[in-house]
Amino acid sequence: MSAVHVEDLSRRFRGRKGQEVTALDAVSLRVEEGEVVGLLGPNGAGKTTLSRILTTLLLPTSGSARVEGLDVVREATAVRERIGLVLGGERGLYGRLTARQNLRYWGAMQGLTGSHCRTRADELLERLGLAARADDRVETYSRGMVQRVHLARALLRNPRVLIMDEPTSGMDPHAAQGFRGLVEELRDGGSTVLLATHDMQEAQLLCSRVTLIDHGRILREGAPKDLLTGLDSPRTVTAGGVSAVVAGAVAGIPGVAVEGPTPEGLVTLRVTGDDAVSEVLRILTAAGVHELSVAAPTLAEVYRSIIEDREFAL
Ligand SMILES: Nc1ncnc2c1ncn2[C@@H]1O[C@H](COP(=O)(O)OP(=O)(O)OP(=O)(O)O)[C@@H](O)[C@H]1O
Repeated sequence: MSAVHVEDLSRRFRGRKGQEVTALDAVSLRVEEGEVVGLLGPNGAGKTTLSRILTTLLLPTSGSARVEGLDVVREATAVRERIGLVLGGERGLYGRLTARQNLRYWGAMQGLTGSHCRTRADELLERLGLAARADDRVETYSRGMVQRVHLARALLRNPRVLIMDEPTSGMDPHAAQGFRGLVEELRDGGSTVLLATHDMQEAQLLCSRVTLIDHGRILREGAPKDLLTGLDSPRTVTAGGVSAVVAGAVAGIPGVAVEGPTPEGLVTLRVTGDDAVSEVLRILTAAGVHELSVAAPTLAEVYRSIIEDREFAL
């Protein structure tokens, strides 16, 4: 049994002008127990809609979704006990309450009672490094601290599955790194995580598999490294000490886009295809250029090329 099993799930909305908007279009995916899977897509791709359906906040139009084998529509109460939603940004917390008050409030809303609720809130404040500021209002917290309160809220009932919707959006890089460390700890402790993000680097760092989604449809899925090798995305060649004549010669090779040379002779080339890479390296080395590096495409580049291909296909 998969921790999350989504099959042919669709959700349509009525748009402002009465037109139909398809937020999810026959989406199927599985997340196995203990996996961290990334749901990657640009704004409006359908990530939040899927997160809301899985956490029983929204009904699907058709198809099914199960969490730990339980149907999110027919067994919604049992699903809620097993799943935690980690939101990003300002949604879902009371800024005028302290972290401790927020957690006790949300604990009570989730059915935790009396002393159990208080003890659980205290444990989480300690575990997530919030104890020293637990009695300050959340509105005085940094973005990274707010995010830890979000995570604490999601962990109140010790759920086995966590859905994270853009959890690091708006964080500075240091805070985002700290938050990712917490996700790694959860993963190492056996939690299952579906992480909706548009941050490719984050997905590459945390996820064993990623699913690319756009316009409500799954475009591709696989391990980040397989997505990187499965496509003919451009590689980046940087070279120093390149004359304008040599830069002009490599620019003439099909599949090569050139930036530069800068006044210092630095060029950056985006090269698509193995043959083009070999030809570029041959010309540059023959011209005596030795300051050379070739970088594989990043997940961000792969993602961009998939999304662009799709735009052209539409
Ligand atoms: N309540 C709603 N009423 C009408 N349309 C909606 C509603 N909720 C979402 N949509 C539309 O469904 C599509 C998918 O939205 P969704 O919020 O799931 O995307 P997302 O991938 O989470 O994007 P973002 O990163 O911007 O939150 C968008 O076109 C959006 O405008």
